[in-house]
Amino acid sequence: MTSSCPWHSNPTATNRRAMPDRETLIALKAQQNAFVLGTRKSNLALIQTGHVADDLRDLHNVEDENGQLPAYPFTFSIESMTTVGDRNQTTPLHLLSPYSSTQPAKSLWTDELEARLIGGHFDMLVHSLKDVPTVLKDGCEIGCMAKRHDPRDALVIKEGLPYKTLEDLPDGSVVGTGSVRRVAQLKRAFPNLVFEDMRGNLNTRLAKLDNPSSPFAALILAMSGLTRLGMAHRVTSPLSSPTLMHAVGQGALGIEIRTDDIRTRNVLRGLGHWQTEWSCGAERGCLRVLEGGCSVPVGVETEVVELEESDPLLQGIEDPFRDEVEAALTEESPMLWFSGLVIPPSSRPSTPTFSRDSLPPLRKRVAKLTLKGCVTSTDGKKHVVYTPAPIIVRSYRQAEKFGEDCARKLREMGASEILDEINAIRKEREAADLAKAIERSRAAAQEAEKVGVVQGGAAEVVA
Ligand SMILES: NCc1[nH]cc(CCC(=O)O)c1CC(=O)O
Repeated sequence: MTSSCPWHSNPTATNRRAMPDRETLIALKAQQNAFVLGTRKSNLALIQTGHVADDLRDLHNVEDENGQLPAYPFTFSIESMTTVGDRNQTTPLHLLSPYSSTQPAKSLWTDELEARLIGGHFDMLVHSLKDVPTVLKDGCEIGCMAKRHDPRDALVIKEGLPYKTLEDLPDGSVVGTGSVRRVAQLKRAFPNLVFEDMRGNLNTRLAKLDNPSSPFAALILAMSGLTRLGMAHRVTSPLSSPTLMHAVGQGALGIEIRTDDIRTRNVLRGLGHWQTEWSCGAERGCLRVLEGGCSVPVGVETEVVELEESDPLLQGIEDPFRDEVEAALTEESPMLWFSGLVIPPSSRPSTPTFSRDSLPPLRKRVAKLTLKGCVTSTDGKKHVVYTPAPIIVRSYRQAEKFGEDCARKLREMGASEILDEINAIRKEREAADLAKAIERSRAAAQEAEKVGVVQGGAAEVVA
């Protein structure tokens, strides 16, 4: 990995002197216009982070009127690290992220990265938004979300099989996917098919699928991941409601920063895509109210369409937040609160800084927001869908609030019952798994003792 910081690229330097403390590290990088982007060590994560770094370079290192690049260009280097989720590719995800009512769910992919973000080693983290918990660690926030790709799931058929859709698959066909949400919704729509867990990175999964001796006839994967890895040609059919609603945040990237890091906040201005931010804000608001500490089978579909304040269409759409007065934006406001309001800078957006006297230029936006959400029981038997009428929103916060309201409505409609059941089953299963693990380690210890005895005996004979 290349890096502009000497102690990142020179391993012996780390041995000779102590790691600089957080403040020194941050100050040194600031002096050098250097930013370190952190991400997971998977193909997909590295490709995504590469795109973000390229976009940031394009945005900031622009030529002046004389065709000259800035004398001190910004550097955006990438460093990847293996996370708990990556290290363990075999354990089903629900066992890797045990039930907890206090810890945010699904932080498998982000915990270790966040620790190094807070510590000043990374300046921003590039995540698949889908993998980012809806509650972030104190001191961290999503600085922006990059433009979303196709958020849908997709069907991939085993090489050589003639099928195109789930409807085509013969009864009893085995379909691989690692996600509770996909299994729950698909079991409901296709009780004749068998859904089995499959983990591993995308390439491994495709190889397992295509292996003639594997039982799998098909896989369900995210369209965006396949596209980013150049595998879009493997998609035989995209899936959407009513068959399968996609995961919250699927297809979008979330860039996480330190809340107090004005330098990185500024450098991200102009990178976010406000329609993506408002859509995903609504989806994440909905999930946050539904999950309460564990990952749950929630599907969504969202659309944000910008309208003019004078658009006659506006009259026919519900406008629940019309009279709401929002708290003023300050330099401490979360970055996403500026989403859609901030006019994207035309060039060198990093030069002006946020200060109490000079907030970035703001513009009012009006958009039609459509959100549809569902919660499905693990066996697919109970399924609650809420499809409210579209509403008018004028900020990220309003979109988020609408998502939260939809979640409350879903809970009233029966989602709470489904979620309580899932939590109860999860706790039971974890207790059983724990008991099994204890039994296994006891058996292994006994086995080791036996081997030890035999070896000891043999050694005596030799002696
Ligand atoms: N948890 C796995 C994961 N996290 C992000 C993606 C890619 C899809 C995306 O960008 O949202 C995938 C793979 C998949 O679900 O098929």
